[in-house]
Amino acid sequence: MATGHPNLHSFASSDELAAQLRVYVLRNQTSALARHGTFRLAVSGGSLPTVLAKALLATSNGTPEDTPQFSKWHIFFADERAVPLDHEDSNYRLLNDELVSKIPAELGTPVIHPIDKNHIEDDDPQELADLYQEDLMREFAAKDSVKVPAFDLILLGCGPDGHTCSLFPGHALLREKDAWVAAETNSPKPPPKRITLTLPVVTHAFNIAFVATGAGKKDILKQIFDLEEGSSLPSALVNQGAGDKVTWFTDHPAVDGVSFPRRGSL
Ligand SMILES: O=C1O[C@H](COP(=O)(O)O)[C@@H](O)[C@H](O)[C@H]1O
Repeated sequence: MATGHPNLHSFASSDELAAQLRVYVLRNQTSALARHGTFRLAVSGGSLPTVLAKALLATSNGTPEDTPQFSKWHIFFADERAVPLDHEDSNYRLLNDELVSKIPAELGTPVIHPIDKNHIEDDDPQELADLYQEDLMREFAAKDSVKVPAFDLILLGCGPDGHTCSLFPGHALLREKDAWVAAETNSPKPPPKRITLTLPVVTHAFNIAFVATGAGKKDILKQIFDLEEGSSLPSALVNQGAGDKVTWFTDHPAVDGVSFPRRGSL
């Protein structure tokens, strides 16, 4: 059961947002390393990898709290498109191009867990979802005997229709209770075949952050934070399911008209 309300922050510039996202991610790194010696996070595609790269590739002030220890990171995908990893629609490729390939050698190399279509023979996203669930079971269940994996952090985007991961408004996948990873075969946003973490996995994470910027997100953020109107939108369901474990990183144009943003730092 969720407690508290999500935290909604709005920043005056992309530089400020990136600086605060860095503080937030590295705070989560510190807690995760203290808990179990690794930092297990899941990331989305879309606009997120570019912002994340800006946050994490900035120069460190040299303190342990401000230094990404990438060799202890396990990076998973919140969702993926059923395309080869080198395809222009691949979230893996996007993250690699924006962030992973640019990490300086002295900061170490993260372990990446791709949702890898190259390992299946036909075009069946369910097979891909099953394979990824097995990967998660190896990583989480074997070590921690858990029924639902607890990522240390999940970084999400929010589409202009309120979708997050590849969980779209009104789709049956929003009611999935058992599977950790699911297949979407009819996404309203191309490409149609996708793989996604399910809501119970997303809301079970230690912490969850959304990054949503620009005036194009303003109408949907108004709905998401207006509980009556937006209550069944996928991003709103994350808010409802995870409460104060959720932090939104937005800019001023995205929250114009939203009633309770906190300005500035965390
Ligand atoms: O299709 C997708 O879109 C969402 C939102 O993208 P954004 O560009 O509006 O931030 C993204 O979070 C998801 O990973 C991706 O597959």
